[in-house]
Amino acid sequence: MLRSSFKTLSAKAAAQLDQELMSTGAFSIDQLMELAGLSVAQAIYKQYPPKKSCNNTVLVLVGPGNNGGDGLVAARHLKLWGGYDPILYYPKRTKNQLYSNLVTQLHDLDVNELESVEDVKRLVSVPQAGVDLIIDSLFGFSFKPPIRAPFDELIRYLAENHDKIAPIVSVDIPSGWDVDKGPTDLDINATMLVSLTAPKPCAARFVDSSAEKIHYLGGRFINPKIAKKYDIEELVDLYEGNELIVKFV
Ligand SMILES: NC(=O)C1=CN([C@@H]2O[C@H](COP(=O)(O)OP(=O)(O)OC[C@H]3O[C@@H](n4cnc5c(N)ncnc54)[C@H](O)[C@@H]3O)[C@@H](O)[C@H]2O)[C@@H](O)CC1
Ligand SMILES: [K+]
Repeated sequence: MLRSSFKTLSAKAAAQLDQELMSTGAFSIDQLMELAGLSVAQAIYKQYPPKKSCNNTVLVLVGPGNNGGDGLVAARHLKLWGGYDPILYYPKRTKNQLYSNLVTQLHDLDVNELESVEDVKRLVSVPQAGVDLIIDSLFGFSFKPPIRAPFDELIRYLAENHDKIAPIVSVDIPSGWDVDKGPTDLDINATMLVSLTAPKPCAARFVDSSAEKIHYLGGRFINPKIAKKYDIEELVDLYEGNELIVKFV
């Protein structure tokens, strides 16, 4: 599949598909999130395998919705597989059993949390010893710009310091971008994007912005009927064998 020619799902279609999976499709959100987060962790392992020369500290920026949940799941798998040392920044907790369960699972694995955006700034700015990779699981297909507090300061910091900090892997959408239109004036400059189910229109802007951008597809849970209905059969067909991810090259 050519890296810049792929089917996309608009923000509206992605939300509709998500609802359909969880209503007539009879999936639970826990199931979908587990598969989505697992594919994010697999894409990270494939692209950034743990190195012997560093701690492989992965800062996981967790947003208030399901995109944040994907990041929590990915953090658990990376920690369980060994080699990575995830640390969370989760400033706006969703009061819901699903999220508190995901956090408990991470605490049981001794995954620590940062308390404030100042802590984030301090950690990411330490050369070598700080953070080796950042997972941006702040916002996904339900984000509508402009960005509001408390995330505005964080996104602005990432945008203004992208050349000094570790590579950013964005889950589904580069946070701060308009899902359908692409970059806004606050661009965190992600290096890698893991699109879930199908790339959103902004993914085309992402890969077109530089030949260096890395793009994966994950979230392998779409049955042929739904794929046909949403005209994404060619994406579903890209997965090989038992793979949960595909890299666009
Ligand atoms: N079908 C799929 O592909 C699946 C997608 N999942 C994930 O779910 C995501 C979508 O999750 P949600 O619909 O919960 O939404 P998001 O996680 O995209 O974000 C919604 C949250 O962001 C807040 N928000 C929106 N605009 C904001 C702004 N301008 N400033 C500050 N806060 C803002 C909202 O108040 C809400 O709390 C996807 O992108 C994907 O990562 C998976 O978890 C499950 C299956
Ligand atoms: K994101």
